Amino acid sequence: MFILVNLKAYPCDPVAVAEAARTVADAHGVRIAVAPQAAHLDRVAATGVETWAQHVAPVDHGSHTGHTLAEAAADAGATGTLLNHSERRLTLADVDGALDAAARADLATVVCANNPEQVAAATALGPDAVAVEPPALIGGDVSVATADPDIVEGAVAAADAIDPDVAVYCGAGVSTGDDLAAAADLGAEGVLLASGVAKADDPKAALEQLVAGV
Ligand SMILES: O=C[C@H](O)COP(=O)(O)O
Repeated sequence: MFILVNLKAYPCDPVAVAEAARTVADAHGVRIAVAPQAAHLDRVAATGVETWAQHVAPVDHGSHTGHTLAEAAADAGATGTLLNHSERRLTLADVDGALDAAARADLATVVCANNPEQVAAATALGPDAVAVEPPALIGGDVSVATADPDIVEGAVAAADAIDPDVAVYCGAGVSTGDDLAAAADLGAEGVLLASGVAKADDPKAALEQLVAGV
């Protein structure tokens, strides 16, 4: 299972979380990545943890003030990027353009989606992975795998019908090893989570608890 920790804009110490993630990943042989704010990418990458951008723009070099250029994220140490997160929605055309930008910069990609229908559309665009996240469950205490297992199974089936090579992750409310194990049982190959680690008093302990479910 791949664990992708999105720090969103939470007031946590991105380097401390990154160091905890790298330590837990190394100790348990689990793939854990951290997606900080764009301005923190280089500091997070310097810890040695797998580092992801939260978003890249569907643009190339040029007159694009305020956009996150895929090449700049890669230069700062990112090796992957989220796209179309529920809190950073894009048009379908912009998801497509951002996937092109990520490919240009050699960034792995996870396209987020609300439901199996959107998962199918996202899969058709050819990302490395899709992540199903019901917006109503994001930031809550109940994991998507418990609250809505059908949506995870539906997402896995929808992606598989379009392109079996595209991995399916799930997210929203994931915070424990049991949540991780339940997601795996439903066919997910990874989880996308934020508050369970970024808002934890002890992010390392929260990550240790999570990997117990791998
Ligand atoms: O990017 C992460 C997801 O939006 C899930 O967030 P959450 O773990 O706080 O529910």
